[in-house]
Amino acid sequence: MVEENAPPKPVFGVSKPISDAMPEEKDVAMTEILIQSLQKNNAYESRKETDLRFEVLRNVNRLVKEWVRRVTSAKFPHEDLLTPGGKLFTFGSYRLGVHTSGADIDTLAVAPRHVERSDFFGSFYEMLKEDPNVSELHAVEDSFVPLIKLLYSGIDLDILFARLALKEVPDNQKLTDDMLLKNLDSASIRSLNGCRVAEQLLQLVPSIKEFCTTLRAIKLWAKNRGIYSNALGFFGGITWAILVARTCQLYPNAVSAKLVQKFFFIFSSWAWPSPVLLKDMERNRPDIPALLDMVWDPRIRPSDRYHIMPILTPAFPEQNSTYNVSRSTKTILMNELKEGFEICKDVYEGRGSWDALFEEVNFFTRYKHYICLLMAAATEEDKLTYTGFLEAKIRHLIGHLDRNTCISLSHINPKQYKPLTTAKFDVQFENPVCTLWFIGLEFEKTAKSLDLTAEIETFKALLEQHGQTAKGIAEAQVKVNLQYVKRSELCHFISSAELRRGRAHRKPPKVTVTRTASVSGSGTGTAPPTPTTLAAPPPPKNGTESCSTSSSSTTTQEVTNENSEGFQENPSRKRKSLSGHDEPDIEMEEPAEKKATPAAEAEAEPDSAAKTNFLTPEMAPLQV
Ligand SMILES: Nc1ncnc2c1ncn2[C@@H]1O[C@H](COP(=O)(O)OP(=O)(O)OP(=O)(O)O)[C@@H](O)[C@H]1O
Ligand SMILES: [Mg+2]
Ligand SMILES: [Mg+2]
Repeated sequence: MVEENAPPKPVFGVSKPISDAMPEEKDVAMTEILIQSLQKNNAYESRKETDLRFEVLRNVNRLVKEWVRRVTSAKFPHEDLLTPGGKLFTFGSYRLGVHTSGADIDTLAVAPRHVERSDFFGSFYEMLKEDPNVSELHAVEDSFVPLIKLLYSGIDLDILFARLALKEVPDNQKLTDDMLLKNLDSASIRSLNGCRVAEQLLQLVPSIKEFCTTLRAIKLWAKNRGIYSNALGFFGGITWAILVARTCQLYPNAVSAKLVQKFFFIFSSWAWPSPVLLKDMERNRPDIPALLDMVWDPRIRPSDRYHIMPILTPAFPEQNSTYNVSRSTKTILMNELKEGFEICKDVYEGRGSWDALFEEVNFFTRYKHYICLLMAAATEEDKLTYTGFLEAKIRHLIGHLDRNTCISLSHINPKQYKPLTTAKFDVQFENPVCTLWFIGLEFEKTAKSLDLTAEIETFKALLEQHGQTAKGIAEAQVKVNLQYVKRSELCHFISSAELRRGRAHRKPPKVTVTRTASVSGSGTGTAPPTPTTLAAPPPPKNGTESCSTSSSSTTTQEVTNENSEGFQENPSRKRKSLSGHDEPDIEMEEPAEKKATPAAEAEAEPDSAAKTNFLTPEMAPLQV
């Protein structure tokens, strides 16, 4: 009798798992405690909010169908197109089941071929405008992925649009087939991408339940560390999701507590710029050659070689989700990942709790020097129109600051603040609607004084230039104002409650990222900085120092480096890192699997060139 063979276990990802060990009792118990900590930290929404979201989606789906029906009968009054359909899909954190209270719902309105994008921004927009449940409605027509943003019954909603090359879009329409992309306009392809990526992600993880809990934990941690924003050069929701999915693939049987720990282990030692992939990239697509141009490929597209932490979306055409990452944001991300790993080690060894991982870190304890960016809009509507535009440009300012050789780090805080007063800014409107951002600055030890006028003026010129061509931006009455502020003067700008939130930052061992060879001079127009020998004072316990009563910031952006940055550095003992480069000595876990199994080799260089056979020496991106 032939013995029936058990079906082979599916392999998730581009390499074998590092460990397929089943969870131990301790891991299960730690996961329970992790979930309790997530609940305590409001990582889950209430039942009431879940029901409201459901209702909102039902209503908007109905609106989409009604709109498609109206457009159809207007365009074909005599034809018997009875079922043009139309459907609302969800994607992003809502689709993955990891959204928190207050998060947006990302949706995609899919219509048949006779419904144009101009109808979406025309008649559909008008329908929304007339709906009494809709507020804060605004179209973002000119962005890379055009969309309509609104609140529906108070729920934040993004609606994208895709026009399929089909006569009808029935209720059971799927978006997974690559051939659907053929003959579509590029905005529709980009808009479909979010849904296709979400579907793929859920297919590519061994356990959706463990993936979701782990991702919730990582997102909460990232938000409270101020490193959650794609637009500002950190990672957005999709990037964190891909990284967590990769961890799940490498430990397919692990439960969430273990996965959180492994997440930090893997990505704090990743051999960047090797790309993170969830599946093999499709190399030969003769059927849709035009789309191959959209696939991330540093061999073909020189600009892809500048991506310093490539993390690729898993649906064709695969794209890098982190093209905004800069030298500064990479340093900040890596420092946080390393600190996260240390905290997880403490939690697992009984020296700390999960709450320590999720604790908010007070941004204003990180630096002594700041640039304060004020956006003053004449009306709420101008503010809504301009905020996204401005936020997408801030990374250019960070880029200019990064290129200044006197600045070792420029750190944009993703959080937006309401200013206490606008007296210190040249605002020009009566009752302006104001938003503040802060950029923390760390200077090179050798820097003595520097003038940031050039960087600030270049940034303002860029806003001016790009604002002229972006729809709705030129008409918006908005004033942008930047100035240098010392930590001791922050109290003049934001409330003391904001200044005291969270715990004080603990300075990590220094990680340096080498500058690219192509970076040009700083353009600051000052003499080369001379060394300073001032000793660093200890960090404040919590919040910031007491507020200085001296006259506040200058308008010339003249900065003096009293002592580079307020904190004592740890002695940086060097050792060889897993990626073969010299890196500061942080204690790395020696995984049990590493000693015993051949799969452990994979851990030494996760997703490395050898394994994925993707980055050969000839095509390796420029080392940065
Ligand atoms: N840089 C990007 N590259 C590729 N896709 C992106 C990028 N930014 C956003 N997206 C797509 O848009 C979706 C929604 O983005 P969004 O910023 O709302 O994040 P999210 O994953 O929904 O998390 P959040 O809970 O913060 O809303 C992402 O899940 C992704 O599919
Ligand atoms: Mg979202
Ligand atoms: Mg969104």
